[in-house]
Amino acid sequence: MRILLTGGAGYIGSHTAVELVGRGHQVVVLDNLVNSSVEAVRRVEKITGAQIPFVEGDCTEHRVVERVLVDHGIDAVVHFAGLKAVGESVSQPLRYYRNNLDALLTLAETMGRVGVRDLVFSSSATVYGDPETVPITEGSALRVTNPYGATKLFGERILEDLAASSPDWRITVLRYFNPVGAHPSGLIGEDPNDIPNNLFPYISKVAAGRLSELTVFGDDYDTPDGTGVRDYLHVVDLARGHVAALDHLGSQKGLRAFNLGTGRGTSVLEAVRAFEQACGRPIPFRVGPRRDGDIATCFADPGQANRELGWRAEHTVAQACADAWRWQSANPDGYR
Ligand SMILES: NC(=O)c1ccc[n+]([C@@H]2O[C@H](COP(=O)([O-])OP(=O)(O)OC[C@H]3O[C@@H](n4cnc5c(N)ncnc54)[C@H](O)[C@@H]3O)[C@@H](O)[C@H]2O)c1
Ligand SMILES: O=c1ccn([C@@H]2O[C@H](COP(=O)(O)OP(=O)(O)O[C@H]3O[C@H](CO)[C@@H](O)[C@H](O)[C@H]3O)[C@@H](O)[C@H]2O)c(=O)[nH]1
Repeated sequence: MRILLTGGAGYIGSHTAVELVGRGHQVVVLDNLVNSSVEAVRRVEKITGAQIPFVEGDCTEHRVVERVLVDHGIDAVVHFAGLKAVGESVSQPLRYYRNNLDALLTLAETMGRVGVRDLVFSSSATVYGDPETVPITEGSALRVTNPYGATKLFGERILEDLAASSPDWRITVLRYFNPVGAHPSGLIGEDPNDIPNNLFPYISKVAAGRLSELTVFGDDYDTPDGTGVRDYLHVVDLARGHVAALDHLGSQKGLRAFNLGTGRGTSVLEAVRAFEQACGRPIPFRVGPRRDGDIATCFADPGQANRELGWRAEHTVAQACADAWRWQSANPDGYR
């Protein structure tokens, strides 16, 4: 298939491009580079030996999207493009709603007009908010606690209505848990612009001596060691989940949502220890107050993706730490 990856220069999109090319698909990347570098696409070419057409452009522009879909004879789209920082979405809600919803609406309208109706959408475990029970199944209640999460929940609702409007649409919503790690080549990985908000990129910078210490956001949660528990999923496993979702799309009717996670929870302190093992040096940390909006525990029941997509996460957190460290060590300034 010829697959358009919107946001394909980003962290998850670049890893997915590698896996799709490895499975014999052709990929085209559309990205406005607001949070990424074209160097990521060049590195994907280096890993795969394939040429990846790259279009610098915005998903909120009908003409741009239409030209890419038509000129490249696209069969299916994976829609990664979006802004993703929770804290920033609280201080800049309109920018988040405008970008994430406008991009989805423009993409879906244009796809409908030119007759491309197979779509995979990047959603997030954030749509479950603070879950009543874990592990979280796809049937768990949906509720959100910040504007970023709302853009994902509204995106899912828009796509449900679209799928219900015509049987021609085949749409898969993938709810990612916590993607971490990097490609084992060390050539591509997560490249946050600023001081990282997320745990793994922060630990990587501390390990590299770029930041002095980690602050553990609270050790008084109702968890085995008091620190927050999350479902950390190796980004290569996550990327393969997209390959599985696209393979499944042909036999699918309407919209389906799947959790992509490992089903295992890891605490902040366990993650710190695993990273110390991987990099062979101590990660200095101190315990600080809880971060606003954080929850104690979040991990997936990935059973539906295991059964229906034939997908399961294969890497351990230890492997994710080793790969993240290889990427960080070889690229201390990311793609810059
Ligand atoms: N990384 C996570 O923890 C996580 C978790 C759950 C869901 N997601 C979702 O997965 C998707 C990919 O995330 P990521 O971690 O790779 O983020 P990323 O920021 O690395 O990649 C997103 C890409 O989209 C591009 N982009 C943003 N707005 C655009 C627009 N209007 N037009 C064209 N390109 C645009 C950015 O330049 C970037 O390259 C996002 O939708 C994100 O919300 C990420
Ligand atoms: O400097 C830090 C950063 C994080 N944490 C803790 O580490 C855990 C993981 O935090 P983080 O990596 O920021 O992930 P989440 O808060 O779980 O949120 C991520 O994962 C969600 C589920 O996929 C997505 O919706 C969000 O966009 C994404 O930021 C939490 O317990 C945090 O309190 C720290 O203790 N110190």
